[in-house]
Amino acid sequence: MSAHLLETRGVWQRFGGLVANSDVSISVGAGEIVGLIGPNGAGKSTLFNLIAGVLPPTQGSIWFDGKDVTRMPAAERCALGIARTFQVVKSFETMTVIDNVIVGALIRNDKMKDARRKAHEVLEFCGLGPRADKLARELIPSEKRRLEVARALATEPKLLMLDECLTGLTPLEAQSGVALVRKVRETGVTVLMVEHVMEIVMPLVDRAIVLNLGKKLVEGKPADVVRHPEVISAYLGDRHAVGA
Ligand SMILES: Nc1ncnc2c1ncn2[C@@H]1O[C@H](COP(=O)(O)OP(=O)(O)OP(=O)(O)O)[C@@H](O)[C@H]1O
Repeated sequence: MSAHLLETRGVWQRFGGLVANSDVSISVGAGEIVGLIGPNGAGKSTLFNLIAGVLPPTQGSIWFDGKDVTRMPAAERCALGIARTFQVVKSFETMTVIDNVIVGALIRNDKMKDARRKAHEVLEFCGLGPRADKLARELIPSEKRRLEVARALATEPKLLMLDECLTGLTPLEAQSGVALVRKVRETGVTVLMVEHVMEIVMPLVDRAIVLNLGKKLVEGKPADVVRHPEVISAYLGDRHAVGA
């Protein structure tokens, strides 16, 4: 295995004339929690989609667990150990909570009995055990976010990619979401998360990577990143940058 679990090397994504990702090289080490942050339209979701295999990059390559996955379909990447949640919750609303999670668990378990056992285990882990037999649509928004995480974890990933899973939650719900992400990492799963709410994400991550206008602006320890003049400028405008 390479030193990094995930690497993007000089990745570009163009949509017609619009450059959503411009020469983006990032790496995520096994066992890290890494935050991908940046203002609206910075290219975070696009990079997520490229890593998950929703679409291939216009240029550049993506490496996971020592393999070039640049042209690999999403389902194969999932089998290799990449799982993601979506910004807009994608659970099957008319299915039960447990059945939603079984869909993920079937990737590693041929027998329904084993998939069901795995799904129950993951639901307990995510604090949704008592909701197993409810319909997904009956869950409150914070539980739906947890269900997204449960569905992804049921695929037994090496890398869990969380797309704004803490956004829009009450402070208390966000805190328990943070605790869940920490618990996930304790099980040996690496986490790459896109998040808007800096106060929540910065204390949680080992490293933050900042995108702006499609380019990687800065990466480093959260405390250094938040003080970086270019980051302050990207979020708040030039007049707030140190020395401006
Ligand atoms: N499929 C697409 N076709 C055309 N343009 C796209 C497509 N997907 C994204 N874009 C554009 O690429 C740019 C980057 O978008 P992206 O969604 O990756 O940013 P983001 O950092 O995730 O933003 P947000 O925080 O608002 O979700 C934006 O200008 C967006 O309009």
